[in-house]
Amino acid sequence: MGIEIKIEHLTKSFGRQMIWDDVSLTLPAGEISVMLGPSGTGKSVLLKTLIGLLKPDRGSVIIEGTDIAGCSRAELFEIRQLFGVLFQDGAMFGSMSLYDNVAFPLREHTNKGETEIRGIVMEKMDLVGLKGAEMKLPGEISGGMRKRAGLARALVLDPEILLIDEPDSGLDPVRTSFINQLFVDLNAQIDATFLIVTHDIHTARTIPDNIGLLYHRHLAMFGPREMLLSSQEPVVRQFLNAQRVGPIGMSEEKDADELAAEEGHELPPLPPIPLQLEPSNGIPRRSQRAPGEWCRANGVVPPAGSFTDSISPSAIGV
Ligand SMILES: Nc1ncnc2c1ncn2[C@@H]1O[C@H](COP(=O)(O)OP(=O)(O)OP(=O)(O)O)[C@@H](O)[C@H]1O
Repeated sequence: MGIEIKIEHLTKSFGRQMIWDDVSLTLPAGEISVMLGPSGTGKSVLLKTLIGLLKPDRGSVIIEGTDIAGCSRAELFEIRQLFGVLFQDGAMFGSMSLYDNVAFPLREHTNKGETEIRGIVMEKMDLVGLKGAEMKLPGEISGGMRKRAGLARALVLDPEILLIDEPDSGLDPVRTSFINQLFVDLNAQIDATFLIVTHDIHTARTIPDNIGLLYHRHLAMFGPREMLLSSQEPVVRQFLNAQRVGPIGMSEEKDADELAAEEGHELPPLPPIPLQLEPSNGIPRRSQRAPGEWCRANGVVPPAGSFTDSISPSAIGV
């Protein structure tokens, strides 16, 4: 049931530009984790490092006992078979039909015959709601459909780990809700370990088991959803509640004058923690915990009104 990814002391820079330093976290097997952070904090760089497309300066990424950061090319090739990746734009080949795009990894990485490939492609296209659109070209469909086609392609090799980069970029709120429900349903069905990079606060508050926040060249916090949604840590609190008051400014960090101007400003109370999105068939996720379980176990009083009902995005000001 999914595979754990253990990230230890990971550091990455490009020339003299430090992206992040000493990042350590464990993505629990079979759970959904979301990574947040202001633009340019290196979320996509992290995804690329996890799959071995970028090499860190220091640190390790341990998957099933192998360190991605230091393994041989042959080992990396093996480990990559465990991954499915959904890039921001779906990364479709423009001149190929959706069918051929989705079939591509099977034709490249397996010896399966066309009959078997057809069965798998049709099953995955059905799973993402694209049955009937097989012969369309990527340019003929909407952004949401392209993302779903990218997801079908990411699924054909039955990944144990799914890395998803900004699935909601360019999608309207309704399409975003549909794709989020699809992730939760898929997670329940295939038990893979999911890491989703997003800017969408509503997604981050309702989908994951765990949330991480990259800020100012380090990992500010990573842990269970309830831990971050009840956190009073200024950066976490500001980002997860989409507030202007706090250390994060327009150009990442506020300067001393901006912070001084905020002194004495009372912070609004933390909004209620919403219920987690459940699989649409009503069967709980394998990693599902009772609402409020983390808060109770850790003696944290959740914000008033938490876990009563699904909270609408407007209730948290997004
Ligand atoms: N191959 C590369 N060579 C040099 N610099 C790079 C490379 N890839 C990324 N960067 C730099 O790393 C920084 C982080 O980029 P990244 O795309 O990971 O940010 P992000 O947090 O995903 O941003 P956004 O939320 O806007 O998508 C940026 O300053 C970017 O220019």
